[in-house]
Amino acid sequence: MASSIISGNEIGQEIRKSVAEQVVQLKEEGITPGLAVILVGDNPASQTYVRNKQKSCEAIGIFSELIKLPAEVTEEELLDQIRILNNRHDIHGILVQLPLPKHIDEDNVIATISPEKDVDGFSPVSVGKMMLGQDTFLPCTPFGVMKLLEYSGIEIAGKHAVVVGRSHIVGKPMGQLLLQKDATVTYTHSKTPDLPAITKQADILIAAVGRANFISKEHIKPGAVVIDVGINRDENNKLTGDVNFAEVEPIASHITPVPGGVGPMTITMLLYNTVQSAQKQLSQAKYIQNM
Ligand SMILES: Nc1nc(=O)c2c([nH]1)NC[C@@H]1CN(c3ccc(C(=O)N[C@@H](CCC(=O)O)C(=O)O)cc3)C=[N+]21
Repeated sequence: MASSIISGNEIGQEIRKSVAEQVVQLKEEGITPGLAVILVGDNPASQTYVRNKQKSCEAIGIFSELIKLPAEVTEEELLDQIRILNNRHDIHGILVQLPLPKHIDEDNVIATISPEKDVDGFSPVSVGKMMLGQDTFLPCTPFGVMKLLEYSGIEIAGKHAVVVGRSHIVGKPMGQLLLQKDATVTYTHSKTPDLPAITKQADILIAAVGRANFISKEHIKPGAVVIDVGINRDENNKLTGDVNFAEVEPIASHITPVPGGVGPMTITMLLYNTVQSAQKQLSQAKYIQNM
């Protein structure tokens, strides 16, 4: 069974087109969506990601501002920067690039971002609302995976989805979003005994482990949909996913590549959330005007 390759580049482009149209409309109403990205220290991988995000913003007319802070910045100084951005009317989204240096408490930082501007969907308020199925910013990577499934016409209701990995950013919210679409969800992780016995039952397998080529053909039921969230760099700085693509591709029904799969969707949904945030601000302003 030759599988169909799900292109995050193509689906991402299609979504970005409609987001770009929304940006044009907002500008006609006098609002330019704005995203602030805070980068602490000079981790080369983080710098690349941040540059990617900024280029993607520019390409569709979103204003983006990069705030670079030295690795030695104190937590209180970082929190002050976030508070300033919380109060700025030209900034609709705030993203603090993770990971942060060890002396800074990530939980404190994330909780300081105003939920109205939390376009990463990482704050406790956003996570709580997501769990309850309420209107909120959804975390970009799992949100992007849901869009990949939707645009590829993959049915979710009644399917067995197995999530490998339980991070706050990917695994946990991924399972929740699939559950909301009526999948039967199983979470697995590093302490799960006999992982292949469980992943072999998956109609939809989400690999979010963080180990290159960890998922091989003995983990896969023939005909499964395989979504690779992994972004691992080998010694030559080459990007590889969590799935052994060459082995798994022939037996899966659909599979995402790395690069060109989930990664571009993460950025797409960040743009989407930022524009949503600007739209919400505009409709609130109109509401107040009409009071
Ligand atoms: N607050 C915060 N929010 C994030 O969303 C966040 C973060 N911190 N820290 C780091 C991770 C990682 N991440 C990626 C986004 C896009 C690609 C991406 O576009 N990847 C391309 C390839 C890029 C390349 O070649 O390097 C692809 O897979 O095709 C990858 C990784 C967002 N993250």
